[in-house]
Amino acid sequence: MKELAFLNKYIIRYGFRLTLGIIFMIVSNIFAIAPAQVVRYALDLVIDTFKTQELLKGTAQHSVFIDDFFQTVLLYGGLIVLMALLRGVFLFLVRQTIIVMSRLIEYDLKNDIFEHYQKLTLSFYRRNNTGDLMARISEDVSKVRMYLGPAIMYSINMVISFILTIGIMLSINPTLTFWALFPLPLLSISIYFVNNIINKKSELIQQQLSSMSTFVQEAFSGIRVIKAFVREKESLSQFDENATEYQNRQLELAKVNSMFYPLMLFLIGLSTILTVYVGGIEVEKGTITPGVIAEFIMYVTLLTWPVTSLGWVTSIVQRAAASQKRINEFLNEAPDIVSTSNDKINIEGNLRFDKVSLVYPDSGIKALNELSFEIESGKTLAILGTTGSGKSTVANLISRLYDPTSGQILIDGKDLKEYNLHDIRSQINMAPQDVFLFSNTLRNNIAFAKTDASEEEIIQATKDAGLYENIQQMELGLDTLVGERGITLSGGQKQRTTIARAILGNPKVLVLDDSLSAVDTKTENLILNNLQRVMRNKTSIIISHRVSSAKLADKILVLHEGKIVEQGTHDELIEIKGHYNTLFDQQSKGNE
Ligand SMILES: Nc1ncnc2c1ncn2[C@@H]1O[C@H](COP(=O)(O)OP(=O)(O)OP(=O)(O)O)[C@@H](O)[C@H]1O
Repeated sequence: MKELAFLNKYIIRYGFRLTLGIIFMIVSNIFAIAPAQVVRYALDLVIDTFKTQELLKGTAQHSVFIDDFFQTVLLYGGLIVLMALLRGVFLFLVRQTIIVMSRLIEYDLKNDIFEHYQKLTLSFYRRNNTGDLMARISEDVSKVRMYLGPAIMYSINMVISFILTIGIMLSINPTLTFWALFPLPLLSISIYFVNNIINKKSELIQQQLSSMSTFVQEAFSGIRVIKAFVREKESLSQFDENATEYQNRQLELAKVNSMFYPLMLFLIGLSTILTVYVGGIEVEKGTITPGVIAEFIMYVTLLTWPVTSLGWVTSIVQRAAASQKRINEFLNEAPDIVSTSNDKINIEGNLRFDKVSLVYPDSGIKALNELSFEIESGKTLAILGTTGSGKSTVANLISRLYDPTSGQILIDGKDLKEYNLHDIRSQINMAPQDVFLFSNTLRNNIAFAKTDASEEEIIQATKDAGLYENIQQMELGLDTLVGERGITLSGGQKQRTTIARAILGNPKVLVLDDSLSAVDTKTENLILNNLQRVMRNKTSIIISHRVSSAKLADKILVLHEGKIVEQGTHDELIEIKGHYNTLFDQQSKGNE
């Protein structure tokens, strides 16, 4: 339960709405209870009138008496209708205050969680899967909202209606009150248990639904593989299995639900029977009038929902506490990469790695081992190496997506950690190896690096990235929608879009992580030549498997198992006849 205390700050933020809601709730309860007393007066009046009119029959006063009676009954009827209307108005206001409060808190909470998620480092995202992250920000927040809205609203309603209704009932007749309320705790307890069963079954349904969604999502995004390997039938039968399981779980829930209402009606019926029976005895004794029985039946009906809600609210609160615990787990997770400074500094782009090692925290793999190199502003560094040699790791470290386990990365002679994180990242742009495009237009994907970029700037970036001609052939040009993760583009087009995006940001340091692997050598040369112009006086780092991408660089590093095994210019490396030379020979032959 202490987990829910986290939400108090939000409740305090909207305290005014809550207070108003409580006041509206009290008023609406008064309008709900008062008609019962009017019914008692009306019913007693009917019984008295019936007796008196028998005596007056045949006399002149009889018709006057009957007219008076009808007028009074009409007045009572009007009063009941008026009070019901007023009750409705105040119930509307209760929902407008308390339920709206819960929606506002839900909105704030989702924003806070999302903001926090974005601060967390990549290792957090590797440890937790997307489904889990999504579930906490959507389903768990929804469960918490049930506590903030309905649960708080019905709890307040329960307390107010218990105090008012039971207070009046006791003041009229304690014995009848005891018997009328006798079955109600039973109702509360049974609803608590039934509700728990319903919740468990609903959770199983939810799990099945999410496994179905995952399956469907994967089937759609992998549709090319499914079609190519003619696996449509297997895919359908797997879906059918999933759907059958989902159906069975839904049917089980329907069974429990169908027991729920009869049980409720039985216990309410029992209360009514007891009220009539004990009430009858009391009337006979002369302690109450017959109108009181009708009044008490109305009170029992009024108390039914608060009593039912007691069980329901208890299980909502339990579920909300469990959900809030899961939310808090992530909210308490502190980002390990943070800014230590707020200063905004324009960097030159001189970069130095000083005995940098990195052990990935989640896999324990030592990706870099005391790596040292230097590159001056305005120069191009190429990094080549076997797969898994640590090339992308260098890129991740330069963008400060990870911090080195030991050693230092210096930019213009100052430790990378001493810069403001957002400021330094905005001056270092990377085209990552795993290309990611948003399901948006090409224009918006490119302008992601600079949202206020002009049309000319975007077009220039596409020209520099060798993408312009492709775009011109598209019917909608820059307004072409690229589909989910850029599915409608070719591999090379996707890569060049990410290069255009990185260039548009006008970075001081540009890192292209294997971004030229899917383009032909002619386009590769065009892009490399353009980069020399665009990146004049700035630093370029080109990570590649291809010698052709590296040969123009001012300095080439060859990595193997996280260490530099060769470094120098193209000519120097050819000269020493090592790995680079072998690679050059192999790739030249391949091209021939
Ligand atoms: N985020 C990560 N978490 C844990 N281990 C990682 C992570 N990224 C890479 N590794 C591991 O670190 C090592 C270096 O990987 P890296 O991606 O830097 O190699 P690479 O040279 O870029 O390889 P490739 O040429 O195949 O892209 C590999 O053994 C890899 O398994």
